[in-house]
Amino acid sequence: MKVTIVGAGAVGASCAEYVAIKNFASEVVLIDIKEDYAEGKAMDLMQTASLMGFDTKITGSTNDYTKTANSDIAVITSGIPRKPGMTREELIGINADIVKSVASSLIEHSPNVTIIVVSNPMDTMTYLVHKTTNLPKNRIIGMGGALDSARFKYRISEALECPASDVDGMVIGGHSDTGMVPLARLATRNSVPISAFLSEERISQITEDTKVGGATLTKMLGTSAWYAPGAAVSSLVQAIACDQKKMFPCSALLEGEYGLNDLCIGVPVILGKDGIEKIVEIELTDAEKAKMKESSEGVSKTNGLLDLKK
Ligand SMILES: NC(=O)C1=CN([C@@H]2O[C@H](COP(=O)(O)OP(=O)(O)OC[C@H]3O[C@@H](n4cnc5c(N)ncnc54)[C@H](O)[C@@H]3O)[C@@H](O)[C@H]2O)C=CC1
Ligand SMILES: O=C([O-])CC(=O)C(=O)O
Repeated sequence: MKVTIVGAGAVGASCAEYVAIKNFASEVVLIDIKEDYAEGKAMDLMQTASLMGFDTKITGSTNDYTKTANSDIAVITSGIPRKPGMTREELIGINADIVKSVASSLIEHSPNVTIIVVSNPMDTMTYLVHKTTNLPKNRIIGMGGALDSARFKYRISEALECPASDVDGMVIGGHSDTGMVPLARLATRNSVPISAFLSEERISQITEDTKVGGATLTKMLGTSAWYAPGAAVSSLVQAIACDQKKMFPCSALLEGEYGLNDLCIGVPVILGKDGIEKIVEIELTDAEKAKMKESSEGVSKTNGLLDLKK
């Protein structure tokens, strides 16, 4: 199982580290445009192998896509992250060109690859990869909901003063400060709805904190987060590589599901060896449907800024 990660920056390297530590991939190739950067990150990570006990071989390359040939899975984290005060949508101008050219180089050398898009604005970058390549739609997946759901569970566990592993919950919708739809109604602690333990006000606070999870960390760190993003991507990579048939909210191209068309947005999907093997349609309340519609309008507006004729 060969995994390529484009962008050896904070998220790319964190993802490489978690993939290696989980020890399911034979090879991880890191690629970056900065001279020697990916090679350096790969060497540093390989020097943890004997300490952490993994056998995955990590190599780095400065923009040489022949090194990525025949990758099974590729992760795109190349591009710029936001700074405090910015929205993810503001990154579109620089990141769209980078994501488009990276996707094309990846597919040239790995025609059967499954691509996981991470660069922001992620739903729009995922849509861009759909529109500018001819990979089948199940092989293009946007990562956002897995991270947002992990943050949602963290906030719930904080409120309940319990381990996050006691908590289940999911965030669907666009991966943006205003577009996320945390499904508080369905969140549980060991199958018990969180409303049995928490007031409506506290749940609403959790929902708001979850939506601005990325912005909160960007303000604290001066750039956006990388540990949870890297871990979330590594979970998607593992689900595909190990054919786990696990359900994650991912940005998927919708063709009528949830009443939406011609956009990528976070919905529950089953991930296995064929990428997105199924889009799971769950029954939403009218209020949740309205939030999902509003979120989709935001994503479509950002998609409208793409120049797809270039
Ligand atoms: N979808 C999500 O949930 C998340 C998305 N992100 C996004 O991921 C992206 C990366 O974030 P970080 O790793 O923190 O940024 P970073 O700046 O640490 O790393 C980005 C790397 O991409 C490289 N790069 C730029 N153009 C390239 C090209 N054409 N080919 C190969 N490499 C190229 C840069 O040299 C840099 O090393 C950002 O757009 C950020 O907003 C970050 C966290 C979560
Ligand atoms: O907040 C950002 O810009 C990066 C990101 O998508 C996240 O951490 O959720």
